[in-house]
Amino acid sequence: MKRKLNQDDEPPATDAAAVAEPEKKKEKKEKKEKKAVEEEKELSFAELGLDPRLVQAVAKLGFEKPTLVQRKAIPLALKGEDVLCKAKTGSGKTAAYVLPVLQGILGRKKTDNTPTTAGLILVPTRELADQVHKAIEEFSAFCAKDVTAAKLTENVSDAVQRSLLANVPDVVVSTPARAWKSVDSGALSVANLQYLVLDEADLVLSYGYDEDMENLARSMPKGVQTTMMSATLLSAELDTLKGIFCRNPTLLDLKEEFGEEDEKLTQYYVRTGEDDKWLISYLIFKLQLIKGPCLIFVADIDRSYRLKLFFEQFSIRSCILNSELPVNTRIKVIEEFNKGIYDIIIASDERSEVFGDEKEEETKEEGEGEEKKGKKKGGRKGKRDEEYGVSRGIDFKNVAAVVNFDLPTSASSYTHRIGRTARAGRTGIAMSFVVPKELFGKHKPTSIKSCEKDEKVLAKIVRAQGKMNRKLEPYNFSKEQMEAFRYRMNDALRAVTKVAIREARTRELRQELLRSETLKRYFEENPAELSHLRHDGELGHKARQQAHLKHVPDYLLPKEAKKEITKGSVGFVPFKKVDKDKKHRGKFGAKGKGRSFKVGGGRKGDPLKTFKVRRKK
Ligand SMILES: Nc1ncnc2c1ncn2[C@@H]1O[C@H](COP(=O)(O)OP(=O)(O)OP(=O)(O)O)[C@@H](O)[C@H]1O
Repeated sequence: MKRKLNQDDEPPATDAAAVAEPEKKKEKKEKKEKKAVEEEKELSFAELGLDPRLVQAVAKLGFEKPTLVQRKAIPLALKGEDVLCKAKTGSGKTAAYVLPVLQGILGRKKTDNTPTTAGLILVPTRELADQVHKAIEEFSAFCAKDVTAAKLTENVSDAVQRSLLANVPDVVVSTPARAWKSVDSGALSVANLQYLVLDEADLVLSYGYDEDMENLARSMPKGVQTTMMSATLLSAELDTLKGIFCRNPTLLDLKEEFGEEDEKLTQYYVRTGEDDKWLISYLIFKLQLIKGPCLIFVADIDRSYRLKLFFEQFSIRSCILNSELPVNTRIKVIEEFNKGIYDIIIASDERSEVFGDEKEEETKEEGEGEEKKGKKKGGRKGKRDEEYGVSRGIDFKNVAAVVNFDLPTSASSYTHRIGRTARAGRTGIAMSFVVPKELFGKHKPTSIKSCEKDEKVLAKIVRAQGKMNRKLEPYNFSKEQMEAFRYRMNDALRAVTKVAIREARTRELRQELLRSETLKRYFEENPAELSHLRHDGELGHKARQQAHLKHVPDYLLPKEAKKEITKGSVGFVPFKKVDKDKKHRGKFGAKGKGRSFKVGGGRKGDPLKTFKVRRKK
């Protein structure tokens, strides 16, 4: 009995040891895992197993180390696995899928030089096709004779496209519709395809390309290695895509790693009346409270012209991007913005316009599981470009801020819009105007239907961002200080009439026609038409120009802002603290240069603060 008792007494010691042992093991395992993660973070492009020529090319582009998605996706793709990857916007997905495709082609060419199209990259928009094609050229700069690429989305005739394909490019970049058209006509052969990539995979489906995709899938040989990328893949879309293309894909959901670089993106929302949006925008851009390249999103094309003309009243320069403009113009606008020629792009993100309500998408985001109905081509509005998209995939360089002048109608659209800033580890801000329910419809001239549910959409956005460890903070402008500028805003708004907007819209299109290479010959043969087009609308109704609005009189400037402007550090928005020396320099040392897109800085000189910015606790 005693012995038994002793035995009973002893167990605590044994228990403690038994508990300590797995604890230790767990600790050891965690340490090991942490070490592996740290080591993985230090991997170089060469260590991922890439061809030296590709490593040389990324080095030339200034990529020092692979990003998370590149570290994870490239080795899997090189092993020949299908990959389904969800990673945040601006995280470097393009290189993650292009480099393995190029590597595969280089590998094959060592033993087999038969001309064949081995890689097909499908993207939802022409702008994106252009960008991906450029990326391929850059990544293959040191093996250009071994890799040829063609894009099929240019505004060129079928004949030109046929001749492009007759050269049997190694890689083809295309929208699904164009790709299928070329396969169907026999111009493109996918019989020997080895690599298929779907970029912005969910959008590829929701743009109504599913039929084209199914057709393409049927024409391809079995066993094509498939990579799918997006920042917002939803489960139903994943299932559809898996069903169409993948054998047994490895799912890389890199969302848990969100937050690693997220403090670099600061998100604000401003509750504002419909007319105050215009007032605040005028203040922000005239006083250059946000400095650096900026993207402003509005709900529709008319509104983008309205805002542009409104800004012109104050001599604030901006340019327009929308689906109505010819694709070459759109590409030019993006290029010029990236070169620093424009600082403000006003984009109308017309996905909802083109396809109707985004409600289905919203429902799915809420996890209610409603199947998305296929949006067939017949359902699209004809006039505009179906292969257009601003908020998706386009790599606008160094965007300091994204302003949602009109809130998008879905949380996923918000994610993609704000993904145009704070890319590749840079800083950026997103500022969104939200019209509270009680203020909706209160200022008829500036009211717009899409903002009726702003508050509901905001709640969804907050939830969706929360899942990515991100948060939006409220930002309030001082009413009192804004009032001094109100009459100027009203003056400007009055000058921008509906007729002036229509005139601006047609003027822009007319200019494009005049510049059109395709019509050059026609105009040479019909000079009278050219003259008509040139002078048509010359006496039209341009927005009335009001000289007194071009400058902000001294007496209107708040003391601090006045100081900022005279200092030559105009309107810097130092939302974050940095040391004093860096205060007026761009992150990349752009002292004195116009494009200091650093948006971090000390609070002290914050001109927004001088407008008595109040952040709710
Ligand atoms: N390893 C790297 N080091 C430095 N910069 C990089 C690296 N990889 C990509 N970049 C740069 O980061 C930017 C964003 O890359 P990319 O366009 O591929 O992002 P993305 O994930 O496809 O974004 P989106 O979801 O918006 O399409 C580009 O300017 C690219 O040149």
